[in-house]
Formats: sequence, structure tokens, C-alpha cells
Amino acid sequence: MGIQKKHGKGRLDKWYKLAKEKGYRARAAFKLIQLNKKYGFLEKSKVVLDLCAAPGSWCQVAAETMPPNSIIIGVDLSPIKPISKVITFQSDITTEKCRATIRGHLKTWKADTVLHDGAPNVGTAWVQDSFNQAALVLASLKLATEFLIEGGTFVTKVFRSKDYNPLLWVFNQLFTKVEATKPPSSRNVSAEIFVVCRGFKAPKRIDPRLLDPRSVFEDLADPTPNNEAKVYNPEIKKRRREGYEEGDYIQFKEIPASEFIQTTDPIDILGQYNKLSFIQPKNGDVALAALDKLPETTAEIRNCCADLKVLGRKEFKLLLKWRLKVREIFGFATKKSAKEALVEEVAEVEPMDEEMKIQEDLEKIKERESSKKKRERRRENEKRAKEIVRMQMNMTAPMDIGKEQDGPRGEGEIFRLKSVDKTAAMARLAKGRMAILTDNEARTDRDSGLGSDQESDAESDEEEDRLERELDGMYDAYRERKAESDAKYRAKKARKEHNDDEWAGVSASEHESDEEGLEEESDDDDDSETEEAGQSLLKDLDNRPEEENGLSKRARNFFEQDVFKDISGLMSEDDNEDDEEAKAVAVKISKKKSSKKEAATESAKQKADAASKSKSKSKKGSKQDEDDDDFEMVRAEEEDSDWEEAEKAAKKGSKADIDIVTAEAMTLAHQLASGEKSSYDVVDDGYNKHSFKDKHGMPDWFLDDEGKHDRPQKPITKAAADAIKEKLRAYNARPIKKVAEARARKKFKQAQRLEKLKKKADILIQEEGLSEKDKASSIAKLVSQAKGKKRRMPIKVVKAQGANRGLSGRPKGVKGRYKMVDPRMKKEMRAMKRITKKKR
Ligand SMILES: C[S@@+](CC[C@H](N)C(=O)[O-])C[C@H]1O[C@@H](n2cnc3c(N)ncnc32)[C@H](O)[C@@H]1O
Repeated sequence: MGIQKKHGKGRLDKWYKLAKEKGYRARAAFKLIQLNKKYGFLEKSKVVLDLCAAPGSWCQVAAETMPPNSIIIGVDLSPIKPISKVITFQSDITTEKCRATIRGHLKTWKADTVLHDGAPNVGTAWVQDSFNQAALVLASLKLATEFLIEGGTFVTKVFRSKDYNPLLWVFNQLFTKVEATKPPSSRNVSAEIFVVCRGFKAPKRIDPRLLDPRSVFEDLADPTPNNEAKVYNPEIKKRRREGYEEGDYIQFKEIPASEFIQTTDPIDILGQYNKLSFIQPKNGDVALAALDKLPETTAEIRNCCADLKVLGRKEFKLLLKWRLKVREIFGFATKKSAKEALVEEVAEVEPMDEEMKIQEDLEKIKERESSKKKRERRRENEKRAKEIVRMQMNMTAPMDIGKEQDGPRGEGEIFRLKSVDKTAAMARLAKGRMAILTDNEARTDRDSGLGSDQESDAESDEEEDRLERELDGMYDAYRERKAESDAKYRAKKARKEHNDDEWAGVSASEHESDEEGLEEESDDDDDSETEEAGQSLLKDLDNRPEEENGLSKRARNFFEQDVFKDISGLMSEDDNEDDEEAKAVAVKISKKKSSKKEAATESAKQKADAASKSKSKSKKGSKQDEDDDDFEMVRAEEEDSDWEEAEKAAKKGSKADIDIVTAEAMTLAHQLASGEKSSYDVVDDGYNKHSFKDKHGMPDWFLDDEGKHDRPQKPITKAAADAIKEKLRAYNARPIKKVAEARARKKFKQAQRLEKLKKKADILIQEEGLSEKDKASSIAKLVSQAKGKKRRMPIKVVKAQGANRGLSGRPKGVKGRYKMVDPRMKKEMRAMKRITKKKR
């Protein structure tokens, strides 16, 4: 290889450095090392021919790897510095001379492996490079077919191009196994790939077309050229290194302008020629003379014709227009005349009457208006989408976006459902979306004088609704598909269905309903009608009270855990007595339930004891219990029902279910327990930017996507994170269900066996005829029987062959009991058997 400059640091990669370190002349050495590691052809070869070998790193590798006294011949266009044990010479592998020189060196020998890593001088056009490479591969294959031994290996480099498949086809004709591979040291950016062809078939006669580039890389005919593209985007001229086409030896081409007028493909002329000439030929051209005299052939046109290669789009258009005009004058067929003919054909159609014309005009204006509106709406939507993106990137505050984004407390309050409802607009809304028209809309309709474009609006609305419905449907289907395959997603969905989402402070809806309640209280009695309407619109389908002490359901469940039971200050001060009482009762009931459960699992006697103990405990526990006798009586109803169901119901209420599983919750628990935070702080934290989000009317897919990221980041402490980790570790340390079950089964069987043993031992002891010693020995026997026999490992038979021959001691890789055997032993054994037989 000629001295190749290393361009850019990318080339000086680890293989380059490693090659330097190991003394290889090129990093390419590792390609051969890796190929040989995979296919192992060098170790088996005695003669190797390395085509395109300079600077000689492949020869170095071959010399290292092949058996001693092997023959290695390297050839290249460039000189190769001498390498010990390698014959090198300088030649072009595509020439006869090279072939003869190789023959001279090999004499009658045949090569076991032919290597080819040739690369022609690359750097011109890619197509040309790859073709040259493919042609070089074919030349090397030609040499390989001459010098390879039957069953030999041919390793070659190929570029992945359109010539790759034809090459593979040829290889497959000549070799039994053909595999393409890219060794790790070959750069990913490089299109080179190595093909290892094994098992040369060595056919007696090879069809010369198989090794002829012209037939192997036969090109398909070019598709119809796009002349127009050629005119407006002329190709950047490349030097024709391969020479010019037959009969096309000049670069400057000229054509009479009259031919441009007469041709049916003017664009082709504009693309191919340099000049449209007005010079008369020797035998004269009447059309050209007439053209020259025409007033349409202006000075500008003449200038344009003088050098077509410098023209731009505008000038080309000018020339084409000129051609059309002249064709008309000369009476050639033009598109216009064709059109006129058409017009003449329909000329007899009656003219439209006045009214229809007005109607049509109106229709047109209507269309224009509606498309304008649509455009405006689209622009508006785009603007809004952009603003939302900007807000998500914290570039703007929500107030900037528009009235709808102001939220329930901002200027956009008019859009709140509550107020809509109070003005009794809900009924009107329910009747139909077009019932309410804003002043503005009405005015525009009146102004336009077109009746209204409600129809088109309604149409587009319907269209939008339909699209939205389709989108929703698709989103639902997507969720279902996901739920089928994603267990996590299913769990999340189930959590959502139980209203058990993560607590993100006081939610907007909760807060709103809270406010609602307050407002409703302050409303006059006169407003009772609107109040009712308000209730119907904002009605919560969940009958359970949404809030308790200003906390969300999830938060309330969280604080109802046993951990927080004794912490004072958790509940807000305005907790009334009723609440406390209810809580005390709840605690008592839960205690009762747990005692009931215990009782059910124990024996009947234990049941009674446990029940009485728990009762007495609870009585001692607090005075309140005694006061709550009435309540207990009411609850006594439940005692009749199945306690399991009650337990389930209690779990559904997610009291027993609650567990601190996140580091955020643990942090909060720590902070509350240590008094670092109070319930006020927790409620206060709930008032954040995420709390006041009007999610009403938003599509599910949008809310789902928003919900993933749009939540407050709650701080966590190291201690809390450690505690959660510890907890998880404990969870993970538990055996899985199957193992636990197997262990339990084993234990159970053991207990059964022990029981049997005891019974048998009892019988033995009571046996009168036996001495004490006999009894003891038979019991010991029983015990050992019950234990079960210890299975002995079978003896492994090891042949004293190969590495084990004459080995004293344990052979490698053999565990447990073993026995060494050899052929002599076999013979001796047989002889012994014979002798004993004879003796008998
Ligand atoms: C990538 S280098 C070969 C590197 C070589 N395998 C090594 O390990 O050192 C490609 C070589 O192919 C040679 N080459 C290209 N065309 C050739 C031809 N027609 N005849 C002989 N060698 C050629 C170039 O001179 C260049 O040295």
C-alpha cells in the first residue's frame, strides 16, 4: 500500500495504536487475525498467496501464524519492505505478468489460501470506487481459481455496493461455503466487508463470463432521463476519466434555433446544448431565416440563445414562451390551440342565468370565508400549542397563554362550569352547542350578509368531533393493547380505578368543590334553583366524602395508618368531637376485627379466650369504649355476616392496605413524626402550581401523558431512602411462594414420619417379650430407616488415556468417587474370568 496518510484522529484508533505496539505495519493486521480466529484457515495452510499485500501486515500475521517452513508470497503495486520468511514482489495483480511471476515462485505448488485485501486508489466518486474495488476482487478471484488447491480458502475484501450481490453469486458458484463478515477492527463507517470462501470446488473448466466484470456487473438500462430536472438543476460536471461516448467528442454544442421551435422536446435541447444559433447553414434554412426576422425574436431572446449554460429559470421560461408564440405564428400545434378547440366544442352550452350566477358567486364567497376561518383557527391552535410548549419548558407562566389558561381564579373564570351553571346556561348548552352565540360571532354573521357560515362551522365542528372521537377510540384501543402486555400498566390502571393515585397535594377539583361548598353556603335562598343546577353539574359520583380535614382521599388514608395514630397535631384544630369519636370507634372496630380474625384461626377454646381478652383489653384501653356501647351494638350486625367479607371490605377501604413504600412518603412520615412538619405544612404544600389545573374536557391521552411528568417533585431525605431500601431488602429476602410451599411440604412429611415412628416405638416399648437392649436396637433401626438411606454417588469410570495416561492421583475435572481403567486392565480382567471358568 502506498503510504497512506492518516486523516483525522478517527483513524488513529485503538487498533492503530495496538498495531504500532505489536510491530505490525498496518492496523489491517487485526482484520486478518480476527478473521483467522473465526475460521482458522492460516494454521492449516502451508502455502499462502497474499494479493495486494503492501505494506505487508497480513504477510506478517501469516508468517507468525502458519506452520514453520510455509510459503508466503506477497504482491502489490507498491513495494513491500522485506519480511522474513515471505517472498514479495511488485506487480499489478490484473496483469499477465503478475500471474506469470506467481507461477514462477509457486512452480507446481498450489496455494492453500489466497488472501486479497486490495483497495484501488479511492477518493473519486463512490460509485466508481466501489466498481473498481469489485473489478479488483474479480481479478484476484481469477488468480485464486488458477492457484488455489481443491478445498482451499479465498479471503477477500468487498465493498457493500450494488456489485456486492453479483460477486457473492460468483463466489457461490466456485466455493462450497461462502460467508460475509465484518471483523471488529474494521471501522463501522467503512463500507468494506470481508468474504471468506471455503472449499474451492476446483472445476475443470470455468465459464470465462464468471470472471468477466462486463458480464458479472452488467448494468440495467437507465430509466427515462428527467430532462426538465437537468435544465433547472444542471448536473455538476464531472471529468470523464473513462473518455467520451461514441460520436460525442465535443464539449460545446450548437443547434439551429429553428430546431428548438420545431422539436417536441424543447427541454432536452435546453439541457444538452450550449447555443441556439441563428446563423444560416450552407444550404439555407427558410424557417431559421423567418425566425430571425420575427419581431418576437427580441434582442433579449438572442442574448439568451447565445449561451444556454448561463441561463437561469427566468430566462428558460422566456425562451419556452417565445417558442410557443413562434409555433403559433408558424401554425404548429400548441396546447393553447388544443384548448381553444375544446372551448369551441362547449361554446353552444347555454349561458348561465343571472340568479344562478349570483348564487355561484355567493357560494364562492362563502367558501373563501370558511377557508379563511379555518386558517385562522388553525393558526390560533398552532399558536396555543406553541405557548403550551413554551410553558412546559418554563419559558412562560400559565397566565401568558390565554384566558382559558388563567384557571378558575383568574380572568378566565367565566369559563368555569360552576358559573356557567349558575347562569342556567347548562340547559342551553345541553340543547346544542350552536345555541349560544357570542356577540362577536353574531355580529360577524350579520356583517357578512351571507346568512351565516354556521353550516360550514357546524360541518367542520362535526368533522373535528368525529376526529376527536376517532382519536379517543384509538387511544382506548392502544391502552387496552398496552394493558394486555404490560403488568405495570395494569397495576397503575387498577390504582386509578380505586382512586388510589399518588397524592399530589390538594387537587384542583377537590379544592374547587371545597370552595363550592363554601360559596353555596353563602348563597341566598333565592339562588336555590341555580344551586341545584350547580349540584347537578358538579356532582361527585363517589358517595364517600372526598375530604376529611382538608386532605385528599389518599392523604387521609395515609394519615390513618397506625404509625400516625398517637401523633398529636396531625389533624387540623377544627376537628370536631364527632370526628375524634368516629376515629376512636374506627380504631376500636379495626382492633375488634383483628381479634376476630385471630379467633377464627385458633381452636374454638382459644377463640373464646382471645375474644374475651381483646374485649377486656379494649375495655381497659380507654374510657371512650364504654361510652360507645350504642355504636357497638349497631356494628354488631356485621358480626352475623361473614367476617372474611368484612375484612375484604375493610381492605377495600384501604386502611389495612396502606404501607409506606416510597421514599417521599417515608420522608414525610419522618418529618411528621419528628415534628419537623405539621398537618398545616402538608396542606400548605398541597397548594402548588399543580393543584389548580382545570382538567375538565381534556382528552384522556393528554391527561395520561401530562400525568407522567407534571407532578410536584417532593424532597426525600437520605434516612428515608435508606429506610425504604432496608424495607425492600427485607421484602426481597423472603423466599418466593413456591420455595416456601416446598419447605412447608417437606416439614409436614417429616412430622408425619415422626408421628409414625413414635407410634411404632410406643408399641415396641410396650412389648413384653423383648429385652431392653433389643428394644433399643430396634428403635434405633426404625430411626435410621425413617431418616432414609443416604444415596451414594456412583463410581465414575475414567479412561487412563490421553492426559490421564500414567496419572497418579485424581484426574482433572473429576469429582467424587472414580476408578481409573485402561485396556490392560480390561485384558487382565477377562483373563482372570477365563482362568476361574477353567478351574471350575
Ligand atoms: C488496504 S491495502 C492492503 C493492506 C495489506 N493487506 C496489509 O495488511 O498491509 C490495499 C493495497 O492494494 C493495493 N492495490 C490496489 N490495486 C492493486 C492492483 N491492481 N494490483 C496490486 N495491488 C493493488 C494498493 O497498492 C494497496 O497497497
